Amino acid sequence: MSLLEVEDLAVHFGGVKAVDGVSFSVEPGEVFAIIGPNGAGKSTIFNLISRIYDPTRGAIRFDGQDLTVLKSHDIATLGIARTFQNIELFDHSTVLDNLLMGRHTHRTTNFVQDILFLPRVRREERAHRHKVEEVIEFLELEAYREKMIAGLPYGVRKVVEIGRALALSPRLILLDEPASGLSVEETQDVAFWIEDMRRDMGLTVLMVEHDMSLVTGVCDRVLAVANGKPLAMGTPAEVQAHPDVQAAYLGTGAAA
Ligand SMILES: Nc1ncnc2c1ncn2[C@@H]1O[C@H](COP(=O)(O)OP(=O)(O)OP(=O)(O)O)[C@@H](O)[C@H]1O
Repeated sequence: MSLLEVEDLAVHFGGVKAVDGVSFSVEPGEVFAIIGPNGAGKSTIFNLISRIYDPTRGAIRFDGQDLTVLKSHDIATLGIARTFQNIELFDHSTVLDNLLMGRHTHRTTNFVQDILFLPRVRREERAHRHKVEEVIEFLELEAYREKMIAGLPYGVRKVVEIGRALALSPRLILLDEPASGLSVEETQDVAFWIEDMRRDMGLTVLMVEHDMSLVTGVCDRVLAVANGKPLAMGTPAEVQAHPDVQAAYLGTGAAA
């Protein structure tokens, strides 16, 4: 069974058909990308999956479960984590604290237990810190552990955002333009981490990305969209060579 199934998904904002009849499925362990020109509806698809928007029509299933009846915080509990195009971190907290906040859906203790710092709270706290330390090591963030987000270079903040999503121990990670604003070397690191997420963590990855070197390098399959509608789906090479995709990008050069 596919891990994520999206069927005839649509959302209309007044007269704007931001997403209009999009279907795709993502298999367990797959790295899948959605590409398309600016305004194509890519981030809106992410916002529909993470339940920020209600679809006008269509189905979204994760591991067979209907997501459209759930609230946005239930999505994280089910094992779906995401990053945002405009990094959303707590600027005046440290890297460590931001990653620990990523663990919030796994907290089982209540406020009173926390105040009393009962043995169960201490045990749980140790487990959360252990997971976060794993993420810090995985993303090579050791040097930044105690640094405030606000003072960090853009590239490092982007990595911390991936870390916060990984700290949730998800099964599916949604990466919204992980390479945007990064140097060639930083993009190369992101490619290695995506490979490792799949291989070492058994993660399934769905990403929106403009950088075709990253898409071609790490993705098994790609869906191209334009004006909210699906254009082509297949391997990165098949999709890039598709005449409708080339026409949609004409003038932008982005998929060439
Ligand atoms: N909340 C909203 N209300 C009204 N229109 C919206 C809303 N969200 C998105 N749209 C519109 O839907 C269309 C798709 O936007 P979306 O941000 O999904 O595109 P995108 O493919 O992610 O673009 P980019 O690559 O520039 O990030 C755009 O025309 C946008 O203006």
